[in-house]
Amino acid sequence: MENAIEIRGLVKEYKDFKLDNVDLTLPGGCILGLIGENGAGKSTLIKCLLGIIHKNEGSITILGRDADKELADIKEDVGVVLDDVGIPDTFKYKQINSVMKCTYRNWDEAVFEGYMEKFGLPKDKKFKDFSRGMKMKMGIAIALSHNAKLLVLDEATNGLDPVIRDEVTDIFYEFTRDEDHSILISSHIVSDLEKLCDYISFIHKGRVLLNEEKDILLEEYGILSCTEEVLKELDPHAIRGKKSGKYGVQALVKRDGVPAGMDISPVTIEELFVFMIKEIA
Ligand SMILES: Nc1ncnc2c1ncn2[C@@H]1O[C@H](COP(=O)(O)OP(=O)(O)OP(=O)(O)O)[C@@H](O)[C@H]1O
Repeated sequence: MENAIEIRGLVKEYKDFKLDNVDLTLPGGCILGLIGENGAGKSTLIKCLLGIIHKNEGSITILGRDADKELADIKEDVGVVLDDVGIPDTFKYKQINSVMKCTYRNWDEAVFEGYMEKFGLPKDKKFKDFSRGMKMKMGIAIALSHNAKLLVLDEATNGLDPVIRDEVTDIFYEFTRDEDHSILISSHIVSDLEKLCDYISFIHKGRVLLNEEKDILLEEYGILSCTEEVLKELDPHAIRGKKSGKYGVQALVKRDGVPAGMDISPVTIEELFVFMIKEIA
C-alpha cells in the first residue's frame, strides 16, 4: 500500500516562525492525528501540503503524486475542511451544490443530500446564518461528497457538540475502512484523536517531535508515581517528563527503561503530549 502523504524536508519561513525540516508520513488506509500547541505550525503545514501557501523547501507527495506538479489533479481526490469553510455568506444548499458540481468531477449530489439530512442542516438558510457547528458540518459534508481518497481536516471537529463529534468520528472511521482511504486531521480535542487515529504526530515550535503508531506509544510509555528520591535513582533517559505535586512526583517514563515491578499506570495521548512539551519548553 502506497503512502497517502509523504512530506520530506519541508521548510516554511515567516518572520518569527519556521516550519523546520518537517518529515511526515501518512500510510495509506490510516488516520494520522496532528497534535500541537497554539502556534505550533499545524495549519501552516496543512496549507503547504494543499498548496495554499508556498513552501521554501522540501518535497510533498500526495496519493503517490508530486504535489508541485499535479496539484490540480490531486485536489479532485482530496476532501478538505479548514477552520474557515470558505462558502460565500449568501449561499444556500442549492447554490453550494451547483458550485461543487462544477468544481469536482466526481461530485455526488445524492451523497451530499444524505449528509445534509444526517447532519440536520437546513436547505433554506443562508450560510452566514449557520452556527459555527453547522458551518463545520457543512464543510465535512462537502469534503465527503466527491469521492475523495484523502481527507485533510484542520480543526474540523471544533465547535461540534459531543454527540455530533461522536457521529463524525464514526463516519471518519468508516471512511478509512478500505485501504485506499486515509485521513490527516489536526485537533485540540486530543481525546477524539486518541480514539480515531492509527498514527500520532506531535508538532512543537515548527518541528515534528514524534511520528509514531498510536498503539506503540500507548504501549511504550506509562506514568510512574513515586518520590523525588526514587526518581533520581532511575535512568534519566527513561524519563520523558515530570510533574511535582503534593504527594510526590508523576513522571512520564519509557517502560523498558524502568526496572520491572515498579507501579506504572497507562498514559493517554493527551498526557504524553503535555508531559513531553513541558519537559522541553
Ligand atoms: N501569514 C503569516 N505571516 C506571518 N506569520 C504567520 C503567518 N501565518 C502564520 N504565521 C505564524 O506561524 C506560526 C504557526 O501558526 P499556525 O497557524 O500554523 O499554528 P497552529 O499550530 O495551527 O496554531 P493553532 O492551534 O493556534 O491554530 C504562528 O507563530 C503564526 O503567527
